Amino acid sequence: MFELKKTAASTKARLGTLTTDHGEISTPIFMPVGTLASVKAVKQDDLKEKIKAQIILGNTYHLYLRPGCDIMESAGGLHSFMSWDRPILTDSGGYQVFSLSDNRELTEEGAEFKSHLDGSKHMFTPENVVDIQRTLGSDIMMVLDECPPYPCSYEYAKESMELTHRWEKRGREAFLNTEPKYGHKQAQFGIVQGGTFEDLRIESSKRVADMDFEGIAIGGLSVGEPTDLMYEMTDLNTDYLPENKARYLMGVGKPANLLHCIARGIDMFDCVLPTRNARNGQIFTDNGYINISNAKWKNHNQPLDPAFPSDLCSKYKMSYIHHLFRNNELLGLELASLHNLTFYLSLMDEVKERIANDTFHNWYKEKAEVLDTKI
Ligand SMILES: Nc1nc2c(CCNCC3CCCC3)c3[nH]c(NCCc4ccccc4)nc3cc2c(=O)[nH]1
Repeated sequence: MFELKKTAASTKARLGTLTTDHGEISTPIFMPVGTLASVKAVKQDDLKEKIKAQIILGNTYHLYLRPGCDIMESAGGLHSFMSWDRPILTDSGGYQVFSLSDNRELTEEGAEFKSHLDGSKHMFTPENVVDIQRTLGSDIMMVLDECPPYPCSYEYAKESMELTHRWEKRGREAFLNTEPKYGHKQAQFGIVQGGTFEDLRIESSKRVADMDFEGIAIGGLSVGEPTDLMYEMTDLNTDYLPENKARYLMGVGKPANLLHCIARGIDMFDCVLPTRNARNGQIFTDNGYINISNAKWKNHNQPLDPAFPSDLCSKYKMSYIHHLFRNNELLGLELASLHNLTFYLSLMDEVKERIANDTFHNWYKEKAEVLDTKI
């Protein structure tokens, strides 16, 4: 599944390759989020040709509720349903139950919840989320886990982590006792929890590493904790995770966060930031980020960065993009979403080059500072 190609000289940054039946993924990688089987405002062809996305994310919680498993199955799974023939990773839905459904209950059996769409009652269990993801046909599926809130007490974090570990055992059993439905192999990633408590994080890393998943995700972070604490927990977790398994830091993050977490041994990231923030005008550039709706761009009759390979940057004046956003024109959303994802993926390309030629360690901290600057 994962082959480690190189570990950098003076950081824990790595180059690797994930192999799936829908193609190879070179890491470090950022994975665009396509919650409802669509990366919002971006066409599949542009994802492939312009952004060169190697893998995208789908969402078990949403797709299970609508259009539902029957339609997904009759469509031949998510790849066929959305005409995307490259890798797809789906989250298990546990996190979404807690972030979307305002009426849910955790039991040993699983997570009971009411649909945020029509209030109907449902339950995710470690076993049925495997079945749902078999039906979706994702190349990489996640186990059902609980992502504790931040802050939370040590006791809560410990209880929650132990429940997640019990669920992961059940989930792994269910995975090993079932087969793919559409002929292509599927992998299952475990998830490390433990809140922001060092001893729990170490214990969870060891427990999940022993369950022999195809890859390991670090969960429970990017939930409101201070950035330094997120970096500290990430650094700690990767010290206890096996080198030969891919590490996926869930829900991260800003461009600066990606650089710092790559230096701490992370291979895979996902975040709604580039697409969600694009829709309200936040544009990421090599020299920091701007908000194109800001009045200062109203008659700025220059392109943002003619050298950057996105239409937003090279083809249009900033005054025009500003105008599109001021009038809520759909073209603005499309251009900004496509640009931000192009930016994230090209940042990952530069990271790979620099890990390969050993210039990553002298570059990433300063670069992260610049990327975090509002222009
Ligand atoms: N199973 C699981 N998923 C988590 C997720 C969801 C990751 N994206 C899933 C995709 C699948 C489809 C949808 C998303 C997380 N996302 C975040 N932070 C996002 C914070 C954020 C929110 C909004 C904007 C920017 C940052 N922390 C997360 C922790 C966990 C976790 O422990 N377990």
